[in-house]
Amino acid sequence: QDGSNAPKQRHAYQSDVARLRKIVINSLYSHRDVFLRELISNANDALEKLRLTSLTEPQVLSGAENMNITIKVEKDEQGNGRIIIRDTGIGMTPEELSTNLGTLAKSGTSEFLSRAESDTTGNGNLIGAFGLGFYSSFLVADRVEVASVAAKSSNNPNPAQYVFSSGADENSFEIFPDPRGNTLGRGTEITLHLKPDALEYGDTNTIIDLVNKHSSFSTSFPIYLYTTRMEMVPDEEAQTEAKPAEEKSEVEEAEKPAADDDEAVVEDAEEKSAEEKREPRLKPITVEEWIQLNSQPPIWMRDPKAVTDEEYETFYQATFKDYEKPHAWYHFAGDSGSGVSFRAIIYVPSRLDDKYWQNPLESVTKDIRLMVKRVFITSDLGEEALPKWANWVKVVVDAEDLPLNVSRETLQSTQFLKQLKGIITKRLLQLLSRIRDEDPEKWDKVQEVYGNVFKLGAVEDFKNREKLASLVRFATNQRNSTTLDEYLENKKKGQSQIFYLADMGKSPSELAKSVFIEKLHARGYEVLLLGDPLDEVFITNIRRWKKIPFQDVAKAGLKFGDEDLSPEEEKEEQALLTEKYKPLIEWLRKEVRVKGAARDVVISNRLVTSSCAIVADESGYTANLEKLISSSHAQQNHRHMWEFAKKQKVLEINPRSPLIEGLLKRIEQLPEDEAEHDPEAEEELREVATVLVDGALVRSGFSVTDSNDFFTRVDRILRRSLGVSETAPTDTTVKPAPPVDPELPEDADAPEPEDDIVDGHGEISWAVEEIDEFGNVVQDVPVESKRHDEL
Ligand SMILES: Nc1ncnc2c1ncn2[C@@H]1O[C@H](COP(=O)(O)OP(=O)(O)OP(=O)(O)O)[C@@H](O)[C@H]1O
Repeated sequence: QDGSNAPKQRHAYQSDVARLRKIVINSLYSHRDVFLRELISNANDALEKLRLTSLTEPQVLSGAENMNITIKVEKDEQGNGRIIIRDTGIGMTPEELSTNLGTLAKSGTSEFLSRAESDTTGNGNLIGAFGLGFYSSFLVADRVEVASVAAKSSNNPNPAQYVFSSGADENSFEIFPDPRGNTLGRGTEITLHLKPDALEYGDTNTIIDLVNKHSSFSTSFPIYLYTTRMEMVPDEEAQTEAKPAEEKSEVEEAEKPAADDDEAVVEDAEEKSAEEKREPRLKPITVEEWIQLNSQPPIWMRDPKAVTDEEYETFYQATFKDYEKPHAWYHFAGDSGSGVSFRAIIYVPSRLDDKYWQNPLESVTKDIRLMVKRVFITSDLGEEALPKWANWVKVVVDAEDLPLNVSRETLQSTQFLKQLKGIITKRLLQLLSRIRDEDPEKWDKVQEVYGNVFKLGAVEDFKNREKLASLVRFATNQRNSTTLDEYLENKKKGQSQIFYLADMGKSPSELAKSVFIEKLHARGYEVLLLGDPLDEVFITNIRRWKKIPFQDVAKAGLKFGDEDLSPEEEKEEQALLTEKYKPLIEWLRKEVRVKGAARDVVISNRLVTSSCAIVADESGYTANLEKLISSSHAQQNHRHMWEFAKKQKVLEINPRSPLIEGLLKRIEQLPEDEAEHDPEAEEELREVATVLVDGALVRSGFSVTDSNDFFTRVDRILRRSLGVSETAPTDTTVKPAPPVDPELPEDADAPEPEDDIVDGHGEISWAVEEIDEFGNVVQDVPVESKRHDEL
């Protein structure tokens, strides 16, 4: 086809493309190398697409014989350099050239671009992580031409070759039929006209280095580079001229096709060596050759011992387009139960996708790259390809014996795929336990990212619960982190419970100060300190570890296991103490029931220094669960349960606390005779008791129902202890506002003074004077910062 006369169509770039190109050109100067990797990666994608399409539409393969990527560098007499990168992939129609290269389809692009535009670090990390793709060409080229022929298909039986052309400084691009006609057969050819300061990329050695560094793993299709080199060969003409006449005929003889019999050949060879001794004249010639740059077998086919860490890392980064290095990997070969042999590498990325915790149990798995005999088939293995908790793992797997033309539908029903799920999960768990046992430093890093994933996994994945739970770590009152197994190794003689304390959002050091672990800590018992909302969910699902039940130390039922007294004796002692404290217990019981703070009052066995605590019954909610539930919809749906469980609390009093003993004395001193009652003194006592109970609530992690009322009571008690009159009023008079005045100030129409104009967040800030209690001006405080202080 001759399209040389067809009009060129000029299109404006979509505005985001223009922005992206500008950022790329301005901020990535020192990362220019990336252009080649990006273009090779696009070429690989196009070839993979072609291969995949050919499984159902074989005619797409016509047009060009091989599937490969070729690179050629050229220099003209004026010193201008060009790089030409060609692939025989799926190609693009003129419409595709325009949409694919003239618009950005990525979601969140605009927001991302704004961030990148204000990124002043200059190291290009942000933009690098985004994936520049095709636009990175403009880092080294001031003009880029993309010629492309789409693969032949039933929809497009006669594809034509079109060109996309754009300059680095232009805000538009042109699309036109290639005046050369269909030179490609199929695929895409990108010509980069190198900028004068990027001519070094026009050197084959630079290209070889770049491909080795960034792209040797990015494709399983061969990458060829066109090379030329000088070679010295015998100068036949010169030799012919110099040779004596009789020798010349001998040479002619030797150049004849060899005779069939062996003798002739021997003779021939002898003649040649005689000639060589005469030191022939040499002349330089240019040898042109296509050399393959990625001739090594793919990394997963190699012996793991022969692959360096760096190779594993680069392979990962190139394959999964992650700018960060992975935390760990596992390279193995195996046979599936159904007799398919395969090789695989499993990678643990160094971070979780931002979206993971938004919907952690979504079952999308898009990073298992399945290949059959080195050929990429798909990375979409359907919904249940991995257990949900593990949907972040990145895997390449290459099967030997699957039929090459498996479609996605048939693939999902193959036995192999079902087995693959089990195989990957098992190996991943092996890899994780190995890091746990052998590399504490790396394990810390893995825990930072995946600690909560393991808890979630143990809850969700029943089959692997044991293994996942064995990966989980918690802080305790004795050490920063311990696994459940380590906890059991450290348990005391007779201890038959795993102690834990949970309070959402609290740090381990805060939890360690809780009243609930006073005694345990003082006696040297280890208590798991759980501050993450998932922790308690994990524990309540697991229930026991190695048959030992978990015990919430904020709940009834705690046992040390080394009690000096037998259960009967203990009961007896408890009964004696209860008898001794009976007046106080009964008096308090009335108080707490009236206030709804607790269901009962009992003598405590768990307190050492604190006077009292509120403990949840076995059927009640701990402070932590109460918080969790009150902030969720569960409360609405199970209102009665919630009300019931909320009330299942017990006030425990410490019989050894002087405060409790003092209170007992005061109660005992109350006159029995109605007539002698002193209502004022009793009210005072009641107030002390309520403050004590409310304090216990707060100390135990619950909240008081009416904090204002609580502080009014505290206030009264403080006054009493200071000897200040309880009734003396605080002067609460304030200066009233002036009378209503709808009149506008005189200069209301005048323009606003600059200073009063809204700041960047849309809030007005101005200066106010803050006056201390003696009436002195403290300093000028803008209203905004004052508001924060109040918070
Ligand atoms: N060599 C090629 N052959 C066929 N299509 C291509 C080729 N190069 C680019 N394209 C098309 O142009 C689109 C845009 O390419 P670009 O490199 O900008 O982004 P991407 O490859 O989609 O994403 P990224 O490179 O950031 O991962 C591609 O999605 C693809 O459809």
